[in-house]
Amino acid sequence: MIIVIGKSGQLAQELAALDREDIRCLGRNDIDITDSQDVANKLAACQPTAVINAAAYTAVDKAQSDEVAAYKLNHEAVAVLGEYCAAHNLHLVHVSTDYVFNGQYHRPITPATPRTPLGVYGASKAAGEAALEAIPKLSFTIIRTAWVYSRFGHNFVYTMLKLMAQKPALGIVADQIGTPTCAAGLAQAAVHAAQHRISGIHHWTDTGVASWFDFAVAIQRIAQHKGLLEKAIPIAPITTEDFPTPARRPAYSVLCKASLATAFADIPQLHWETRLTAMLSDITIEN
Ligand SMILES: NC(=O)C1=CN([C@@H]2O[C@H](COP(=O)(O)OP(=O)(O)OC[C@H]3O[C@@H](n4cnc5c(N)ncnc54)[C@H](OP(=O)(O)O)[C@@H]3O)[C@@H](O)[C@H]2O)C=CC1
Ligand SMILES: Cc1cn([C@H]2C[C@H](O)[C@@H](COP(=O)(O)OP(=O)(O)O[C@H]3O[C@@H](C)C(=O)[C@@H](O)[C@H]3O)O2)c(=O)[nH]c1=O
Repeated sequence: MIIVIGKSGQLAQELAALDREDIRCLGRNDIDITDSQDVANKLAACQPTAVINAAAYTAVDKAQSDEVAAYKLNHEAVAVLGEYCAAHNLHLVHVSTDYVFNGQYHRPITPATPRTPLGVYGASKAAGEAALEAIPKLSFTIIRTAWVYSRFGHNFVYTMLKLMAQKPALGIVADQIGTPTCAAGLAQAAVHAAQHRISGIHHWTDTGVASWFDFAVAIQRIAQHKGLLEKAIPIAPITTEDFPTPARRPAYSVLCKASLATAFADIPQLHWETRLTAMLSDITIEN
């Protein structure tokens, strides 16, 4: 049995949608991962072989003024899960982010690159990674991913579809570069890591590179083609300075996926636009 921590999130719902008998998702009403006694009680009752942590504080801007809550979930709770898994020889798959890096790179970032977060969300996720690395005898995979969207939950794709239906025009930052990643593929990678007890830090994103502007343009083009949008609106490429946000975001956070060729060879790696097309084929928009 693989226990997934998180239930209503994008990744957790994609894991549930795999419809496997050996996966069970626990939401915050089922388990309090900030409480080591509750973790011990609830996980002992499930007798898992592995745990996938799909829960996180993911509100990047809100985290800037909600630091305690971000660290509680992204750092302290991760350490609690790690300690329990180490004590019971369970493999822990933990998911982390490209926002642990400051974006000052010019080529895909390798897993061993030192963590240099810019904001509270990235720093709290970096602290969670470091906590796992410090636990003796813990069998763990850290899967760093980026720019995640899914047919489930809240994400950039749904935000864009909503704005494109409501606004006469949009400006989207074109100087932040990364890789959009569908949670459906990430879910497959997480299960693979859990089953095979893949060790260390690995980078999983879909393939290819885009700016948020490129991503938005593709969303509009494909969504209009699929009949999800009635008309196309003008989308202008803007700079980070043109769109001020509480949290700074990395300018370049393309992740190097070289380690996937051996550790995750069985899991299909698809271009982000292929995955986006599949996701947009799978959804309907309610007006
Ligand atoms: N979204 C993105 O763009 C990216 C995400 N990631 C990482 O991927 C992982 C999955 O992200 P994603 O699926 O998008 O996350 P979501 O924001 O969609 O979901 C977050 C999950 O965290 C759980 N959660 C939130 N607060 C609490 C709490 N106080 N106690 C317990 N559980 C809580 C929710 O649980 P519940 O079901 O109980 O409501 C929910 O399932 C995270 O580790 C994230 O950092 C990495 C890169 C990009
Ligand atoms: C809505 C909007 C956003 N933007 C910009 C702001 C920002 O630079 C970029 C993306 O905005 P978002 O706030 O949706 O994305 P953000 O929350 O920064 O996404 C991140 O989430 C966390 C959880 C991660 O781990 C990261 O990998 C990444 O996916 O788009 C515009 O330029 N115009 C707009 O109209």
